[in-house]
Amino acid sequence: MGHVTSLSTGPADTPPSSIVARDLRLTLGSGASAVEILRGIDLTVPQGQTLALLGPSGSGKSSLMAVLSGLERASSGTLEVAGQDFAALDEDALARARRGRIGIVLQAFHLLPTMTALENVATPLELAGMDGARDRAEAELAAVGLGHRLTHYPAQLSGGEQQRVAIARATAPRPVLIFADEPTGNLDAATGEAIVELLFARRAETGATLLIITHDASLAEKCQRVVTLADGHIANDTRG
Ligand SMILES: Nc1ncnc2c1ncn2[C@@H]1O[C@H](COP(=O)(O)OP(=O)(O)OP(=O)(O)O)[C@@H](O)[C@H]1O
Repeated sequence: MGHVTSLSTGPADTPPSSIVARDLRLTLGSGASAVEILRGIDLTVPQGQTLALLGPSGSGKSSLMAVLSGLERASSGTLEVAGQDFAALDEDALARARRGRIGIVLQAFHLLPTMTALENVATPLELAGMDGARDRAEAELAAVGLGHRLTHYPAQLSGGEQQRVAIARATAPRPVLIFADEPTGNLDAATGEAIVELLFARRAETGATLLIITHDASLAEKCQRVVTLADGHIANDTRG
C-alpha cells in the first residue's frame, strides 16, 4: 500500500499545520489590464494558532483570505488547508473539502434574511448531512447567548446579535479553521469588544485555528501572531 505523505505532517512533537501556502500568487484580469494582487505568499499556520492579518487598505488581506478559505483560486503556488491540497481540487471537490472544515465570519454578517436565527445556523449543518442539526444549532446559539432568540429573523436582531448568529453558524460544524474579516467593523466599540471575546472563547473551546483580518491594534494584540501585508506580500510576521 502506498504511503500517503502530507505537507502538514511534521515531526511527532510539532502540531500539524492547518495552512501551508507556498509562493501563492493571484492575478486578476489578463493582458494589459492584469493586476497582480498576491505576489508570492509563503505562510505556514499551525493548527490552533490565532493570527491577525493587518495591512493598509488594498494590500490584499481579503484576497488572501478568499484564497486560503477556498473561495477564490490562486493563479499559482501550492496551498494545503486542513490537510487538503486546495490547488489540486476541482470546484466540486473544493466545495466538499471546505464544508464543515472552514467557518467564515464577515463584517456584514451575511445572514439569510428569510430564515430565523435557528434556521441560519441549522441549514449549513443539514446541507453537510450532519445528524441532529437543529439540536446542534440550538446548543450553538445558546453558547453565544442567543438561546432566547431562536425564532427571530435577522431584521429583528441587533447588529451584535446578528454577529453572534454568524459566529454560531461558523462554529457549529466544529471547523478546524475560522476566518473572520473585520468582524467588529459594523459594531460599536462595546459590542465589538463583546463579539471579540465571544469569538476567542468559541475558538478556544473548539481548538480551531483563527485567522482574523483587522485594523484594530488591540484585537491584533490578542492574537498569538501578527502578519502584515503590504502590496500583496508579507511585509512583517511577528509572534506574540
Ligand atoms: N475583482 C477584482 N478585480 C481587480 N482588482 C481587484 C479585484 N478585487 C480586488 N482587487 C484589488 O486587489 C487589491 C487588494 O484588495 P483586497 O480587498 O484584498 O485588499 P484589502 O487589504 O483587504 O483591503 P481593505 O482593507 O480595504 O478591505 C486592491 O488593489 C483591489 O482594488
